[in-house]
Amino acid sequence: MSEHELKALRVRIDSLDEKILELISDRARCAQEVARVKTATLAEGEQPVFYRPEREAAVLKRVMERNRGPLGNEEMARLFREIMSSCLALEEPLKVAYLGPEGTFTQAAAMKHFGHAVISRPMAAIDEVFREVAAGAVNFGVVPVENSTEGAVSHTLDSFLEHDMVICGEVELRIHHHLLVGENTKTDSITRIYSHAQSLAQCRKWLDAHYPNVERIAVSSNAEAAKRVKGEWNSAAIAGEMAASLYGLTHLAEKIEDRPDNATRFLMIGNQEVPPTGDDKTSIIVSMSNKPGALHELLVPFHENGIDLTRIETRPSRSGKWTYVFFIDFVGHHRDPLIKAVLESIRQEAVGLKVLGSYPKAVL
Ligand SMILES: O=C(O)C(=O)C[C@]1(C(=O)O)C=C[C@@H](O)C=C1
Repeated sequence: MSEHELKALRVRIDSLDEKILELISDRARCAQEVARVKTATLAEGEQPVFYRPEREAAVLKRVMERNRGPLGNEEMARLFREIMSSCLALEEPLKVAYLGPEGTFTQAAAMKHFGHAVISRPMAAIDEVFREVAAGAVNFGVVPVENSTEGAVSHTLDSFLEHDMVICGEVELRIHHHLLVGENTKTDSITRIYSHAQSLAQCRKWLDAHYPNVERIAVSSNAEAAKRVKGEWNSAAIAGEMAASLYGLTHLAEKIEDRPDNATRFLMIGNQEVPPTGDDKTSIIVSMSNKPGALHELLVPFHENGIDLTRIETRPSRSGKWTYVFFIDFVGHHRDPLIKAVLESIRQEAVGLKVLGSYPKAVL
């Protein structure tokens, strides 16, 4: 390519950037107007609701449907995710608590869902995220709920039994683990590998093959593992990209998870009910009396009405020995007439039924 051609293309890019800049600013001004309208039309004592997950899902879907490339749909939606995040911050900066410390996959999930223009607060434990939301110190919380290799995150499920929370969104994240070391690490003298217990489990076979005699030490998070390794010469950490760059670690081995499709699902929790979008999921907790056929009885209404169950998990109820509660996710919104009828028939048979929330299926 000649210098002349390159120069001409850059002139074109500059002119396009000017237009994009103007359009983004127009959009941001529109969001400010939206905020004004939302505030002006309130009834006495009503609080404005600035964050609208159902609208955000619709905006992102529309972008993906209309995209003609060359950028991929996910990439384009990611860019619009950030524009919308900044527009919302003009209306009201959202406060979001997540399972920290900084650099965890949960932080990455929070950014994927809300974008980067939020005030984010790392919490030391899942229960603290729930408590922070319940206390009104933040608008939303982000917690992991299930991993495709290791199954349910029981701390999260148990916290739902103790707190009244509304689930208002979900996000799925592909989880890639790397073996990381600090600049002072003697890579042939590694005697310890730190990581969260779930991550050690997700890399079990790789560790058996490559570091069979090295001690595996479970710590509170992958980011904590990365932090420890920074100051030691004989240890390594298993953690993700965010933790690696946050603590300036180098990759000794990449993508060491045993299953290439390793993914974790996260939930957004808050106090806000989300209206139907036509492509929603609902999460409920049900307790049944401890008698033969109880689970069958619970599942029949779903089957008879052709409702797609996406997950079912059992946990001890914590209110009696050998009694259980079922966490069930299914496709549909609790305001849909069919779902309403199904929930009503379950309510007749169940000891307890709690709708944790209906929310748009993950778009990104
Ligand atoms: O449509 C709205 O209600 C808005 O507030 C605008 C907007 C946007 O930027 O598109 C911003 C925040 C909401 O969460 C949803 C959408």
